[in-house]
Formats: sequence, C-alpha cells, structure tokens
Amino acid sequence: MIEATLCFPLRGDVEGDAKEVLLIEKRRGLGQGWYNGPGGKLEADETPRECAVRETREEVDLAVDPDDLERAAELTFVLDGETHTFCHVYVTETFEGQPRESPEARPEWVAIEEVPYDRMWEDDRLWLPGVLEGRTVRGEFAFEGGRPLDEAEFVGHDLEWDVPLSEEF
Ligand SMILES: COc1nc(N)nc2c1ncn2[C@H]1C[C@H](O)[C@@H](COP(=O)(O)OP(=O)(O)OP(=O)(O)O)O1
Repeated sequence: MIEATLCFPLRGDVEGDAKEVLLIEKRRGLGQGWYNGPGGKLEADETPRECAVRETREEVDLAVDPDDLERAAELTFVLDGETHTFCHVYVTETFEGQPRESPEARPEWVAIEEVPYDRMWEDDRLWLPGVLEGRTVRGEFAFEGGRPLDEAEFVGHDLEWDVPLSEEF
C-alpha cells in the first residue's frame, strides 16, 4: 500500500477577494495531465506532514510550515478490492513564496467556485468541495480494472463528513 499526501494552499476570502486554492496541473506520474493539489508519496522515515511540506516545495516551490497544516481528509483508494493508496489531505492558509513551475507541476490559483472537476480524478468532486469549505472527511473510493489506478474505472464510494481525524498525523 502506498501512503501519500495532498496539500491545498488557500488564499483570499478577505475584503471581497475571492477565496482561491492552489492547484497543480500534473506533468508526470500518476494522474498526469489532471489537476490536483501538490503532493506525493511518503519517503522512508518521513511523516505525512514532512511529506506534504517537501512535496509542496519540490513541486511548486512554496514553503509551508508543518505546524500550520490543517488535517482535512483521510482518503483510501481501493483498486480491485485491495487498498492501493492511503492519502492524508491538508489545507493551509499560511505559506511563503510564490508558486513556480517545476518539471512535475504547473501551479495555478483557482477560485474555489471554479475548480475544474472535469479535469481531475473522478473522486475529487465528491470530497474536495466540502474540504474547501472547511469540513473534514474520511472517504473510501473503489476502482476496478487493474493498474494503473488512473486508467481504472471509478465504481463506488463511502464518505463520513465532519469526523475527528487522527491526531497522530
Ligand atoms: C484515486 O484518486 C485520487 N484522487 C486524488 N485527488 N489524488 C490522488 C488519487 N490517487 C492518488 N492521488 C494522489 C496522491 C499523490 O499526491 C499523487 C500521486 O503521487 P505520485 O505517484 O506522483 O508521487 P510522487 O512521490 O510525487 O512521485 P514520484 O515517484 O515521481 O516522485 O496523486
């Protein structure tokens, strides 16, 4: 099983500015060509927070403080009946720097009403809108059809909203 993270930096929502989320257009690997948050797989001996900080730095050159990351979701992606990926999702309104392109990702600030769900993983439209409103969620999403996951068919889901997420991560 893969353990991974996603980090969604947020800005705006003050003095009439629209609230925006930083998305990436992924340039390689799983989900290539789709929009997502910065993130990736945990490395050896790395905590999920450390992973979210490192991936956000590597992919878009934005500095986020691990202590400022708010836990937003725990997502389990199941492929053909077996857990493929467990993903820790964070949001943060605190960051330093300006997002920059990298070989892995093209960053883009997007108004939360304009998130391009038609260019994202199919599960995202089910959980990301609530997360961007400040809710927490634990979700399980089932795919079938064999690897790679991004070519499998999305067949079902189960969501629990406004749950306390594990303090451990
Ligand atoms: C199945 O639905 C998914 N939805 C969303 N929104 N994100 C997903 C889904 N499945 C996987 N992901 C995320 C989890 C990770 O953040 C990335 C995949 O990361 P990747 O495999 O590219 O990991 P890296 O460590 O960045 O890659 P390298 O091995 O190339 O360094 O997608």
